[in-house]
Amino acid sequence: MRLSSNRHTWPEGVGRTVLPSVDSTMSEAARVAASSAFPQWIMALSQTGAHGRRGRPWSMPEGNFAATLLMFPTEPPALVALRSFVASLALYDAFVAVTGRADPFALKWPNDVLLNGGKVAGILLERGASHLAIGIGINLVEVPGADQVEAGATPPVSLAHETGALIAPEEFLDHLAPSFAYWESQFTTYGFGPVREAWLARAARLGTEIRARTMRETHHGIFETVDAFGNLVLDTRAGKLTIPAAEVYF
Ligand SMILES: O=C(O)CCCC[C@@H]1SC[C@@H]2NC(=O)N[C@@H]21
Repeated sequence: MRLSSNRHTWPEGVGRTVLPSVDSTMSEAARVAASSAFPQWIMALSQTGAHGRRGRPWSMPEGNFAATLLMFPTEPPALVALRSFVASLALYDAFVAVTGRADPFALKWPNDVLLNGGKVAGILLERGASHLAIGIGINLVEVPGADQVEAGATPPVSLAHETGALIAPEEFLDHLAPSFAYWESQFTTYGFGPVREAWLARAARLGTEIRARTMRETHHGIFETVDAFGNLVLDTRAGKLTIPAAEVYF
């Protein structure tokens, strides 16, 4: 089995739209989904009302990457949610292809990509009645201002600043879409197993002490693994904890 994708051809049957400006590519995906049933990447060069996870605003300085993959998966909801791992691996491979380096990149549970320990990309999954929207924001050239970053959050970094790589968003999408198609085919053919293994091989802070903040409490423990359902498994003083959703702090 290949462990990473290196193809560079746009996936067959997947559409591509590049908008000069939009409120949010997530909102655009929801609008498009009402009258369409085929997968497509919706990219915007500027967003006026972008949002991140937990409804947080997502700032998008010019030159950064913003796109949403609109797709129509048919699996049960719990499996659909595992697409965040597919997207993380696709991002990782695209970064490696663009920079020629794997060592500075790592994946942070549940769905961020780190570069030299800082957050370079975030992923947001939203589901509609029949569609899944996978939103991806990447700090290609700029980072959000300090006032936009939550206290204690992983500090944002940009690809350009950390690696010197300068790439236009449209060109990055030409790497990302084939990478996503590769990991998507692994997922739909073999299930979560190979995706989980590949994700764990690239995981940040595996085996080390981390903090996971859920809606109700904060848990401290050793990041033991991600289970077969995508949950974070923490080894705490009180025993093993399986956490489906949380913010992780290092
Ligand atoms: O880390 C996060 O909180 C996820 C950030 C996701 C941001 C992207 S940018 C493209 C798409 N459009 C949005 O409004 N949000 C996502």
